[in-house]
Amino acid sequence: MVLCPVIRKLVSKRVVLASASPRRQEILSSAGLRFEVVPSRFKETLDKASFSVPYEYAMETAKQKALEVANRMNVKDFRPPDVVIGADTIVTVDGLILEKPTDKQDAYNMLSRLNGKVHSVFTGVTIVHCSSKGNQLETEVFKFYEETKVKFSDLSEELLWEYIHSGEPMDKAGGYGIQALGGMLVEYVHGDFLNVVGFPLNHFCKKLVELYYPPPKDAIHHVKHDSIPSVETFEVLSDEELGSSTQRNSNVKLQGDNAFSSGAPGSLGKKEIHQDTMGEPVVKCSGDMESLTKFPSTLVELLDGFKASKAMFVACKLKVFDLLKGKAHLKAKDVADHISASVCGTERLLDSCTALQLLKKTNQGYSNTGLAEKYLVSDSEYSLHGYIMHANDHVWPLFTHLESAVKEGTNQNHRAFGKNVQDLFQDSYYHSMETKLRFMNAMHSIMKLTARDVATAFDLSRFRSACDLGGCTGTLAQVLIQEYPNLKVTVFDLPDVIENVSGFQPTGQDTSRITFTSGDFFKDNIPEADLYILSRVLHDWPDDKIDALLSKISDLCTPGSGLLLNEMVLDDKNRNRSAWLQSLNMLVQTEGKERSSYEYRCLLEQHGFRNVKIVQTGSLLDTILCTKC
Ligand SMILES: Cc1cn([C@H]2C[C@H](O)[C@@H](COP(=O)(O)OP(=O)(O)OP(=O)(O)O)O2)c(=O)[nH]c1=O
Repeated sequence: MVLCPVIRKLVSKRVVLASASPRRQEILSSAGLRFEVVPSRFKETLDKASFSVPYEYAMETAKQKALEVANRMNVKDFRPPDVVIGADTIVTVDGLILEKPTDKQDAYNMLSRLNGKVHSVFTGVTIVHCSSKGNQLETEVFKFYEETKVKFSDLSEELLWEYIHSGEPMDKAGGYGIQALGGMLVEYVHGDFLNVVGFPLNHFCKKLVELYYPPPKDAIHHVKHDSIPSVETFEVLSDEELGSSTQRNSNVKLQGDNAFSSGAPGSLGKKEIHQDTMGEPVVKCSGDMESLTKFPSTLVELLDGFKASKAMFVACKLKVFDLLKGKAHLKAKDVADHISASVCGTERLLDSCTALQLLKKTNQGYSNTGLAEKYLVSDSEYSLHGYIMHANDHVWPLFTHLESAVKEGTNQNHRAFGKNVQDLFQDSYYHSMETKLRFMNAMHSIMKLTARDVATAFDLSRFRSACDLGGCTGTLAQVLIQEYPNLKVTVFDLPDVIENVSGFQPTGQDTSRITFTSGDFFKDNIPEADLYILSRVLHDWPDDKIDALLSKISDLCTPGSGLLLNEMVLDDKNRNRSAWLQSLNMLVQTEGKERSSYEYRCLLEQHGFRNVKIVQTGSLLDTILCTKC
């Protein structure tokens, strides 16, 4: 349910929250917003003295957080998200800006300053609209802030220290969390409570209304200035998609006359009428989002999803992007000749790829977009060609049996490929040279894309030796030795893999700190190391095999040794679409599954690992680091 209907304006957009704050994620998802979380890497080190007022500092920090994410995503995906939201919360008292405490003493200093006094909490918020022209990021930035006053009771030293020892202050501005234990310190709050918790939802909704529904002046007389206007009203009045201005004007009249009667023509969904706290009538909508959406674009996108995937797969398989590599422009007929296909079929494929923004079409013919040039040309550095071929030849046939997989709860290799899979790798991926190389190419290309994020999600510099179990072509190892000059990495994988890795090694990079060792991690001895790495391994296997593998690794570890897991982590709110679809993927092709952060934490703790930390990288692999205790 979405109480503020303007939120649904964002339904068809790719929205990213550039924040690691669990509070912000919760506030926005409770409001019905669907978004991805990509924590910002912007270091909060702006010179506070250069801002004349504290909220300017919070707004600027929020802006920099959002822009960093927009830029990073534009570089990575060659296309930015539609909207990036950044926020920064600060506490001000006695002319000082307080952010998150660095340690317990710092928390004590902050809380002592707040003790018995009124202070202000400011949250600066930035909404960045992104687009790209020729891969250059273009942004439109909207900023605002909200202030809430909070009064602390007179608190004893003992109570302050007890609170500090609870651990709660450490990730919170001013060293307290009003929403939890810290609520006990507070005598009163003036203003928006959620602003203190990290996100001023009410002001945010008003801002969205301002941005997406600028009301014609003559139509807003019944809307209070400080309320979130009923956007159902504005939508009828001003939404371009609804048609001509004449129609809109007639609706203005109609809305003005009928604003408070239910079921007005042009309304969508069920309306109910109630009075807001100031006695103003407000029209609210009930019903789910899709029933309210004028055009079910989300559903249409899903209906078309498989056609779009297959169009890209086929264009890759026929090497269309290779043919157009390096600014080549070709007419449909020339492409058809090269790929030995019909002209009419080729033309339709090329036009569809143009609509999907994989190709550009001009009078000179078709050419690759930057996205295709970077990721779809088969020999480009970050090519996803291998992964796409795996998706086309292996995953696609399995997904045609999804219904059976759901009914039976088992993988569908027997239906898709006519054979039972006892050993996933030998029977499925490595049964011929062709399938083996296809699978290695797929793993290589996906690792190329994610290795840097995975290698830098945590500081791994304390480790001297790492063993990447199932490390395939050594792509992660190559990035790890670049990032950590004192690290040596052993890549451990099946003999079938190790004997074919040479074709995947980089030229001109010193790889002397990487060793390839062949073996089966279930049956053979595993090399000793300070840090063990498992990337996309655990999700392949049933629980008993995972237990056997983790026990084996745990026995080899000494206290302080690390285990780095790289997997897609399922989130409670089902927002991470790729991870949930990957979960279906594991159902149709393996005996394994994807897991939530809670499930990983339990699994690792059962095997003697502690201090489990999880980073959602925003790319196709999340990463989990834990330590053997
Ligand atoms: C005062 C107060 C702050 N906070 C939190 C809100 C913010 O998460 C945090 C302030 O730090 P921020 O730097 O604003 O945010 P963050 O580091 O948590 O996340 P990111 O930078 O990735 O966006 O303090 C509370 O949860 N409760 C409170 O009562």
